[in-house]
Amino acid sequence: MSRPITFVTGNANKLREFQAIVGDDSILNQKVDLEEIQGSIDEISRKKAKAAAKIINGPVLVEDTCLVFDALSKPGLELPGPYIKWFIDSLKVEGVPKLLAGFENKKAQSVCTFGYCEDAHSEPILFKGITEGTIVEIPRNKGDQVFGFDPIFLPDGFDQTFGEMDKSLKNTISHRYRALVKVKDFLKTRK
Ligand SMILES: O=c1nc[nH]c2c1ncn2[C@H]1C[C@H](O)[C@@H](COP(=O)(O)OP(=O)(O)OP(=O)(O)O)O1
Ligand SMILES: [Mg+2]
Repeated sequence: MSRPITFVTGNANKLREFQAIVGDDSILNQKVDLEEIQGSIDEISRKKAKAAAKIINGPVLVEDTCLVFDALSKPGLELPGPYIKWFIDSLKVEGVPKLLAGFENKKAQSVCTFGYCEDAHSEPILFKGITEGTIVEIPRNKGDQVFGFDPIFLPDGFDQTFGEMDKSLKNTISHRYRALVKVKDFLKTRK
């Protein structure tokens, strides 16, 4: 039997979606606000996974979610990208679409990167999931439980934002779902 894995996140919404998608109750959870160095999307996830493995002293999963606006990005420089958390913090979600006010191109990608790390001395393994969409000018959400940028992200092929659609639908098309398909395959090989 391999050592149990701990999913380390300070975000209760992430944990809820993780559990709904993975449905594996052998995976533990610990709420730790990890120090997040900045850098490229992959670099952040690698460092986050190593930091978590050091604290937990055992196998960990961490996750980092980025929101990339085509109009603001170029290859290797994704914006707001990993900084989306701080833009939401500062502008509130309704202020974020204003970043694109001067641009016709409203295309965006939600990018989820899981990092698995066996222990503080191992190289982390990354699993990525991307959902393509556009940013709507006015937030649209069902109810008053708001998760991050869900109210402004309209996934391609749908007429509801992530915030409007049923969680059960979001969890079959989201960045997190797509990354977790790869994580689940990996976990099968580990058992
Ligand atoms: O499915 C999502 N739908 C909408 N918004 C989302 C989603 N997933 C993360 N988010 C938000 C939360 C945070 O404002 C930022 C990611 O920042 P990020 O560092 O990955 O998350 P966090 O600091 O809240 O939790 P953690 O302790 O796992 O780092 O995007
Ligand atoms: Mg974080």
